[in-house]
Formats: sequence, structure tokens, C-alpha cells
Amino acid sequence: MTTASTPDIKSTRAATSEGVVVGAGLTKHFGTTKALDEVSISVRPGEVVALMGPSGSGKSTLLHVLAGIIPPDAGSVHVRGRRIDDMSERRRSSARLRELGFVFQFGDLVPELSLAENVALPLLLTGSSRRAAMAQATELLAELEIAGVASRRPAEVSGGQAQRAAVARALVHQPAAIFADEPTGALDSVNGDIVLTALLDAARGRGIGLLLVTHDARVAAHADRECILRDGKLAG
Ligand SMILES: Nc1ncnc2c1ncn2[C@@H]1O[C@H](COP(=O)(O)OP(=O)(O)OP(=O)(O)O)[C@@H](O)[C@H]1O
Repeated sequence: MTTASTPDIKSTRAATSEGVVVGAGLTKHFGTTKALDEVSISVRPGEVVALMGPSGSGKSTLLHVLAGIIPPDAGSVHVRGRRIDDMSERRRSSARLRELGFVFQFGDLVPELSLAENVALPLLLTGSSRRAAMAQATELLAELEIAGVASRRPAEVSGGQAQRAAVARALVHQPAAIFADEPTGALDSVNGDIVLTALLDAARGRGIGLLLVTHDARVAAHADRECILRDGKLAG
């Protein structure tokens, strides 16, 4: 727990060298609401951290700040040792594209593209050739046991298959970390388990840090560590 108004410099440095994503002393206001209150959090390579807390406690805000989507009012965010919170919007989104992967509750795949094309997107956007990107995407879909539906569009597959494709898209470019916001929240328990297992195995096996926002204690039980937010403060 932070007791001083600024984060301890020594522990911040240590965490920066170990963590793939390190947030230190993060504070964020929306008007008079203090959504984050000096939160320090670090995710190591291959580590799965569950982020829990009641509705409105600041989970999404923390995820957005760590991912460089919104800048904090105070504090810093390092990804693979590089500070991203003070970058220009353009450099931040480029860092986000290369270094981070995202899985949301409702897949958020591009509806006009096939699953394979969706998975290839992060590679195409960072300069891979179409041929190389599609080959890598197809290989990953096979690993996640959905090669048979690779050429279908998201609306033509089951929710579980679409969510596995979203997992593949989040990790195809070997990011430093994946942020998953209720990734199994819209699935039944059988499909939820399949998607969760795929996500955890991929993160641990590839040394990708995983920050998993969830309300579900059974999901959080699979994490290496649980962090609990209450009123914008980290409680555990
Ligand atoms: N864009 C915004 N404008 C104003 N207030 C906001 C904004 N985003 C979040 N808040 C407020 O900040 C606080 C934290 O919200 P946040 O969405 O981070 O919580 P959460 O823990 O993710 O909630 P949930 O579990 O319901 O998704 C809440 O009081 C919320 O109303």
C-alpha cells in the first residue's frame, strides 16, 4: 500500500526492470470523481494478474491508463521499460499496436473480415506482408483448434469460436502484455473455460503478461495474483 504521496523511487525502479507493464502512482480524475488514487501495479512476463473490484471501482480506467488509451493526471506507465504515458498520441498508439494485445467481452472482431484476416490485422498494421501475416494467423488458429472456421466471418461462427479468434488476434504479434476485460463474460461456462484456458496457456507459454479484469472469482482463481480495487485504490 502506498503511504507517501509519491511512489517510492527504489521500488518503482525495481518494478520497472521486472515488469512488462508497470504503472506507478497512477491518479485519474473525471471531474470531481477520483477514479484512480495513486495506484501502483506491475505485471511480469508470463504472469497472470486478475483485477477485481466492485462496479465503479476504477478497473476499466486503470486498464485504459495502463494501455495508454487515456493519460493519467499523475504517475507513470512503462511498457517493456519504455515510458508511454508522456508520449504524443501518435507514438502512444503506435506503441499500443506493437506492444499490447486486447480481448474484450464481445470479441470486437471486424465483421467484414474472416477470422484469419482479423487475426492477421495486428501484423498487417505493423508492416508484415499479407502472405506472412495470413500464414501466421492460420497457424495460430490451428493451435487454438478453430482452423476449420478460419475463412468464416465472425457472424458465421459461435461466440466461443469468435472469442478464441479474439485471443489469437491479441497474441499474434507477440505483445509484451494482453489486457483482457471480462473475456469470458458473454460465454457459457464450457466455452468460457475453453477461452480462458487458451488465453492463460498462451500468455504463460509465450511469456506475455496478462491483466485480466473479471467479476468472476472462479476466473480470478486461475490467476497467479489478484489485485482488488476499491474506490480507485488498490486493496490487495
Ligand atoms: N469518461 C468518464 N467520465 C466521467 N466519469 C467516468 C468516466 N469513466 C469512468 N468514470 C467514473 O470513474 C469511476 C470508475 O469507473 P470505471 O469504469 O473505471 O469502473 P469499473 O470498476 O471498470 O466499473 P464496472 O465494473 O462497472 O465496469 C466511476 O465512478 C465512473 O463513474
